[in-house]
Amino acid sequence: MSVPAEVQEEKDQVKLLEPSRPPMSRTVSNTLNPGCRSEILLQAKKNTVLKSHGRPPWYDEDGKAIHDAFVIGIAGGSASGKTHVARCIVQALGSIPTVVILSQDSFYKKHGPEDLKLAFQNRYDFDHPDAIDMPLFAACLADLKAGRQSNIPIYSFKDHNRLDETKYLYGAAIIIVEGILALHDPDLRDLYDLKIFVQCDSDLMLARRIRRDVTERGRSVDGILEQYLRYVKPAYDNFVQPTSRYANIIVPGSDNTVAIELIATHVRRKIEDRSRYLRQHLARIGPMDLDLKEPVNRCFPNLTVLRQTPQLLGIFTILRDRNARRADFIFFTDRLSTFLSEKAMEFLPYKPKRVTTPVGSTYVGKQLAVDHVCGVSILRSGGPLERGLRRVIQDISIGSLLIQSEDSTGEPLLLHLMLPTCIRQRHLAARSFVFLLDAQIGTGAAAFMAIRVLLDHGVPQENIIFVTFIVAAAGGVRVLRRAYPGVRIVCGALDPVLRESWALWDTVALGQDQGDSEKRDVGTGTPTAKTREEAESEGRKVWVVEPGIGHIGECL
Ligand SMILES: Nc1ncnc2c1ncn2[C@@H]1O[C@H](COP(=O)(O)OP(=O)(O)O)[C@@H](O)[C@H]1O
Ligand SMILES: Nc1ccn([C@@H]2O[C@H](COP(=O)(O)O)[C@@H](O)[C@H]2O)c(=O)n1
Repeated sequence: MSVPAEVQEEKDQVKLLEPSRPPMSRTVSNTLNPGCRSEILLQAKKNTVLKSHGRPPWYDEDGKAIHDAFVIGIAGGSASGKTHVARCIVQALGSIPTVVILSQDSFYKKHGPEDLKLAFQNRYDFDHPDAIDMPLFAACLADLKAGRQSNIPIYSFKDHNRLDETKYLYGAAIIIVEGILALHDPDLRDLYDLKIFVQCDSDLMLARRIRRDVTERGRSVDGILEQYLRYVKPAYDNFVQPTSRYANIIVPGSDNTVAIELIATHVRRKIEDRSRYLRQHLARIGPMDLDLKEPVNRCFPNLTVLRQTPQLLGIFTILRDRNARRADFIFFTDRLSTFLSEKAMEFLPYKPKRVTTPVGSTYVGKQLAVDHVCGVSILRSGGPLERGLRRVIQDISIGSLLIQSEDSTGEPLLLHLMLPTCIRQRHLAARSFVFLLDAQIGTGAAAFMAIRVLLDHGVPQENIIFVTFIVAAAGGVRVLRRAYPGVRIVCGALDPVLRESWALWDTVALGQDQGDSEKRDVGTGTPTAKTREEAESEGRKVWVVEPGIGHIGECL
């Protein structure tokens, strides 16, 4: 699917795609530069993850990240058109993986009262390299390039200062860095895969700056000119222009459509080469290529299956019954999710605690010894497990990941991500325990991706407890074990079979096939009237766990 890049503004979430919604971008013709006929996205802002068709796997079969993000550095004078070039590149890329435009402005140093006073009098030099916190800039970029999250500062031009809050960024496959001094610092330069300098006429830059600073940055014309003559122009000559020698490409500050097209073609080719390589890697493993000789619970010491008591078997009998009443199904998934959460709690660390009882004696018991604990639900089928977790840990914060398989390749795609604060902040993530919730582990592809996301954020493997109703013993759980031996899995039952099947498109949702429940249920085992060829041509591949339980979503 081709969706134009579009900015997401949600504070606490990174939305990679809204699959069912048409693109909302408003576009405007570029009247200032008729040479650049591409339309720019009005909503495109800096320092936000841009919308895409979803993020395909960025790791190999061992769970190791295969590629860093592709980083483009764009330098040039103030108002030369750096941001414009960055946006045009995003636009020209068309259907792209996730992209972020990271601005140098975010990394202006935090100012004290003295500096602020000077800034408001236009007597603070914002164009000198010392005004930028280069080590922080390079550290944030290095994190993003390596696929880790970063919380970058937010800068206000009106206040001349950093705001207290930060912006959480994660998951960009392409990062475009822009700033007057983007090519100045050697540590930054080392991180770029492509370096661009936007060369623009000084008069044009000044004219653009006056107009922009008056309308967008709350400045007066006199103030702008004073600042320009005192700092901006000298700094351009001394620090900015000289960095053009590091650039791989010099792009004109106007009439730059051709240059942008050439850059976009280059980047597209690089990204395509990478995804081909990745697919070849991942194609080497599939659920059917696994060594099934050894029983899974013997080869997976971290897999805990609930004791198969008559009570538990009774619950499963209801959940496995295709004629189960909806109300019973909900009630018993709820009970099962509570059992599973109780079991999972046993794997958290506890420390001794001494209390005095009502009759005055001393009791040495236990208390939880964790700094942070949270849940992350793999949407949508992890939802039923949330209730059990909330019952066991009051007020637990539960985030979500939306992972769906791409129809044409069957590859999982990360579409949406909303993680609790303790995971978004790296220093907290390292001390957090996470209950990862999904209804079943079939091929393990969604679990694999979700675990990778948590590891990218710095959650240690040993602190991840995957809680699920059923695990396909013949499925991808073995791949999980090989890639992430430290992750613990707690499940209600091991089901022996994992079978390939074909699910039809959402014909019912489209209103074309009302009442045809057989076709709808292919993914969960109900027979279909379609032949395999028909289903293949109209539907998408799914993996069915057998004997399985009721409607817990299709398995990935
Ligand atoms: N190629 C271009 N054609 C027409 N206008 C442009 C072009 N590049 C930039 N501008 C305009 O100049 C102003 C400053 O551009 P911007 O990209 O924000 O500069 P920078 O990021 O280098 O400070 C904006 O109003 C933008 O629309
Ligand atoms: N408080 C500030 C901070 C920076 N500036 C000016 O911004 C220019 C860089 O931003 P561009 O988008 O133009 O690249 C730089 O020249 C600073 O003078 C400012 O005016 N106030």
